[in-house]
Amino acid sequence: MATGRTHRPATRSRGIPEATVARLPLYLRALTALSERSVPTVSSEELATAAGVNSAKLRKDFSYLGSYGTRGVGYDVEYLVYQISRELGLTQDWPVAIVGIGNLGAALANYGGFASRGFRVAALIDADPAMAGTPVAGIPVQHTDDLDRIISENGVSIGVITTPPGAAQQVCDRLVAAGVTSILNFAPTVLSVPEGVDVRKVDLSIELQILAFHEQRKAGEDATAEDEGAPPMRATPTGRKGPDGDMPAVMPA
Ligand SMILES: NC(=O)c1ccc[n+]([C@@H]2O[C@H](COP(=O)([O-])OP(=O)(O)OC[C@H]3O[C@@H](n4cnc5c(N)ncnc54)[C@H](O)[C@@H]3O)[C@@H](O)[C@H]2O)c1
Repeated sequence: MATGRTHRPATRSRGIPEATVARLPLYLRALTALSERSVPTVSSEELATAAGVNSAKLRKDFSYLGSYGTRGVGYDVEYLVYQISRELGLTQDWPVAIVGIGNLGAALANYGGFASRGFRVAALIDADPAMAGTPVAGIPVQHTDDLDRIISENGVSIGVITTPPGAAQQVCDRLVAAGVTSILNFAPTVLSVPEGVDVRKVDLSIELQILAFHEQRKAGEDATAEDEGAPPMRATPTGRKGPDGDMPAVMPA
């Protein structure tokens, strides 16, 4: 559910549509799994299935990268991993600061999957003076009083907000003033940011609400089918909606 602005046009300057950009991480995840199994090449159909994307869409997406594969052979897995990583800016290290080191902030700090994808947790920041100096995931928590210095010293351009909603806008403003230009917001609030700042919002409760909607609909279909004596309609694996059609877990703010 897009509830804010990302201040980015639907098509980026290099001509790759945002919808394609949103699918690149899905391809990368599937390709990384193939690479770990030392699979050298993959067909568009196999990769599309692994990524949960329609294969025609995949071929179109890869055409924006200038990658067309080889007929009868498919795509070179290692080269595609490199191409997509480069396109997403993952061939460089991105220092990330997490602000609000409670349940969620600490869980994210402890998550090993960021570093392996090029996102290094460089700083943990919290307003609670009692937390200052306490290590979380081996990184000492620093106080918000020092936010400006922490951001600039660590060259942080991506900030993660895991504070209570009431504090999120103020934290966002301070991060932006300190030089942060991309924000991942977990707090259930809509953030206002100046031009040139990207905000993505993660809200698992919205995902659950969407699932609840589908559950309710399925229950309704079952009841109707039973009334009519017909077998209930169920989504088949091939007909299942994937990232092409469903709301992503991370969405524009
Ligand atoms: N997006 C999701 O799916 C999802 C899931 C769970 C929680 N949340 C949200 O994440 C946020 C954190 O949840 P939690 O359970 O970790 O809360 P929590 O109370 O455990 O932690 C919040 C932390 O933020 C700190 N804090 C408060 N004001 C601050 C400020 N101005 N600057 C810096 N730090 C500040 C507190 O000291 C505390 O350590 C909440 O907004 C919650 O609604 C989102």
